[in-house]
Amino acid sequence: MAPEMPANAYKGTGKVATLNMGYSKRAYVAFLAGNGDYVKGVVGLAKGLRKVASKYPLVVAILPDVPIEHREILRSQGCIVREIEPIKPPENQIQFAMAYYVINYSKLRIWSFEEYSKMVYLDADIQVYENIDHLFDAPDGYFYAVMDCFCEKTWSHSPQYSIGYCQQCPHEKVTWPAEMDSPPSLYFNAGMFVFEPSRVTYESLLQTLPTTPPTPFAEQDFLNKFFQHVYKPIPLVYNLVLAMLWRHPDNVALENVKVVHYCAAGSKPWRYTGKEFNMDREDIKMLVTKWWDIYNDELLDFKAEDPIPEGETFSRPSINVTMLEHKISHIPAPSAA
Ligand SMILES: O=c1ccn([C@@H]2O[C@H](COP(=O)(O)OP(=O)(O)O)[C@@H](O)[C@H]2O)c(=O)[nH]1
Ligand SMILES: OC[C@H]1O[C@H](O[C@@H]2[C@@H](O)[C@H](O)[C@@H](O)[C@H](O)[C@@H]2O)[C@H](O)[C@@H](O)[C@H]1O
Ligand SMILES: [Mn+2]
Repeated sequence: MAPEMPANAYKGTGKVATLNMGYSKRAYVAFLAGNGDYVKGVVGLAKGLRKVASKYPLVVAILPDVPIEHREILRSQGCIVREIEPIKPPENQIQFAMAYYVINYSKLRIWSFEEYSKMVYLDADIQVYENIDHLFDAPDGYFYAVMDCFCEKTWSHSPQYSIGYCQQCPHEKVTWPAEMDSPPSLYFNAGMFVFEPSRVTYESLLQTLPTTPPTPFAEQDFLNKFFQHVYKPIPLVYNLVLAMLWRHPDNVALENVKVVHYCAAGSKPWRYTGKEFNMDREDIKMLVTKWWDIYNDELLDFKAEDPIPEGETFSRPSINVTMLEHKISHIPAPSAA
């Protein structure tokens, strides 16, 4: 049975059924696993949200394998650090599009953060260049995310890739052939989404997972199936999947983009060499430089006078980003990617 949002998770009022504890807190939430360099992505994200004067804190859901040094660095940047238990996909022989995607099912734990009424999930390889706090005001009862693109080689396993169909241009390149039934439902990129934590939804996700055969895009495929009837596409300015720049340039007005997702191969700014395919493009070089400008800007570091994010009290260690360079250089290669 395809996984799907249970009907009772959203009551008639469009409100999500939660064990309401009288909170209506909002927060951004990121996910961090392993002892490698993705922590730089989360630090960059925390500083980027500060630069655009977001009024909500950044919660970071971390797996137990994130070292204490990284946890302290995140706390010193004003993040609310919350350890979660890993979630493993069902036993399977599947070849994930990227081997490390196996850890991404653990993202599902964020639905248990029910002291928050609304959250915006952001991958660690995302940067926010304009304030997007207004997304929290989107009507309850839906799952908001940006539509993905099927044109990269990572999609070569899919029927849409084999016929050259992409939802980003449903009537241009190739229209969906009648003999192949209906085209796939609209499919979102799970690097950024607006959602409502809820005990009912969380338990349904965890109950459905073991009976859902894993597929190449791991939790992203699972979430697309689960939320397919409450998914609402939002404009790509909220999650520019970099491949759009060369796959669907007509769909992209870079000057309007608010959120950039560095998911194309070779585009992670903290690992950028410029050697991979398309990584020598001027727009890619500009976006990587923009990411580093924020990451290296000490004026954007969390300071004592900054308001303490809701939800956690902690001592402010003196660690800052420059110490991260030192710390990372002594840490063995990442465990996950
Ligand atoms: O070693 C790793 C690999 C991945 N991630 C987390 O898993 C997310 C998804 O991985 P990635 O963004 O690399 O996937 P992509 O968007 O490139 O497909 C990352 O953004 C991180 O939040 C992590 O914490 N450590
Ligand atoms: O675990 C599956 C991942 O799937 C997604 O990334 C993919 C997807 O966007 C493809 O369409 C692209 O071709 C590819 O480059 C990119 O890596 C999410 O960004 C990530 O957060 C995570 O859910
Ligand atoms: Mn990503």
